Amino acid sequence: MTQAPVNVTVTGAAGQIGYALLFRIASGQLLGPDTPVRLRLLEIPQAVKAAEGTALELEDGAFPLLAGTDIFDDAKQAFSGANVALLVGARPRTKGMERGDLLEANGGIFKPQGEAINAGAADDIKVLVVGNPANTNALIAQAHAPDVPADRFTAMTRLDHNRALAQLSKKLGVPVSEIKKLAIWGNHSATQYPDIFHAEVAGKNAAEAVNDEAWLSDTFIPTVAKRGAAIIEARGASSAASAASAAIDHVYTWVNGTPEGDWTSAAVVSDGSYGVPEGLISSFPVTARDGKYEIVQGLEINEFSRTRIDASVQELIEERDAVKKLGLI
Ligand SMILES: NC(=O)c1ccc[n+]([C@@H]2O[C@H](COP(=O)([O-])OP(=O)(O)OC[C@H]3O[C@@H](n4cnc5c(N)ncnc54)[C@H](O)[C@@H]3O)[C@@H](O)[C@H]2O)c1
Ligand SMILES: O=C(O)C[C@H](O)C(=O)O
Repeated sequence: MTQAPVNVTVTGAAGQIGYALLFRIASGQLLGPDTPVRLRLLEIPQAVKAAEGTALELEDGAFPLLAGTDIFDDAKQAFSGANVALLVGARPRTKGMERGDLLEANGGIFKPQGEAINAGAADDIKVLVVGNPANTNALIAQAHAPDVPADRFTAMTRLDHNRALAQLSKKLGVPVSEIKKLAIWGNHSATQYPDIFHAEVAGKNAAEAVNDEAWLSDTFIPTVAKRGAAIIEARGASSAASAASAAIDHVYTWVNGTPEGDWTSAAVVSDGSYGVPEGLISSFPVTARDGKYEIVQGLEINEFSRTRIDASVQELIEERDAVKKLGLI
């Protein structure tokens, strides 16, 4: 190890995604093969023992890049000195819970975590929120970290992006590596809009290559947008390994950049681009350069896309207004 370890804080570390994520971070896939990491795991007190079990297994992995694992049940300690924070732990919706109850319960998690990041994270902190409702949880955390630049708070739509790549690859019979410039817009929810109008497949426009608007509206968009629910239905639990993989992709790209001639998708703080109200954390096509995500500018948005982007952004506005009413932002 030639450099000091990067502190990576992971919340919900004893959960399903945590179990799939931690070993990949320890093996160097989050930040690259030359960057040592120190894991700082945050769990609720009842799950600390399970997190300790995972820490024993991490030790048994003898990962050359893993400088150590510490476990906390206190957010202030867990985020102290954090360079990267993966906010995975969240309150899932349970039977009889209204949307407002869910937002309120998550406010109780993401408000103190935002405060803890504000109080003690490293100056270069990068935050990815995975726990649902991810965009609005990120907004809550960001609102309570006034000293941290707002653009350091992001939410995950990379899983949706990867799902869209996979569906398009199957439809056109081309490897995913040949598909560029796909985009997910809006909320990480069933209203999200996977957009292929600017995508390129082996250098050709993807929408033209598909040439099937019925497939686009009746198969592709709903398959991608409802994939989370399909996985819950099939495995009796929400996606975990694919979600962990997307979280790795999101942070790796943020730190190491997007390849020339391509972009990816991430929910980032809107600067008002494409009519998305400033300050909302919404998914956009983004590039990453020098450790910063930037919204791709100047894309022409056709009527088909406009309606769908607006619908998803409207849902984000409603979530923002609901948490405002609850006094969470
Ligand atoms: N954005 C996405 O694409 C995406 C994809 C899949 C899942 N998710 C979401 O990710 C979240 C985690 O999923 P999972 O399958 O790992 O759930 P899980 O229930 O298996 O694990 C969640 C863990 O979070 C912990 N936790 C709860 N409150 C906490 C707190 N205040 N501090 C620290 N830890 C806390 C729990 O003890 C639990 O161990 C869920 O909200 C899920 O809906 C998001
Ligand atoms: O947990 C969920 O509701 C679904 C999850 O966000 C997913 O996209 O797989």
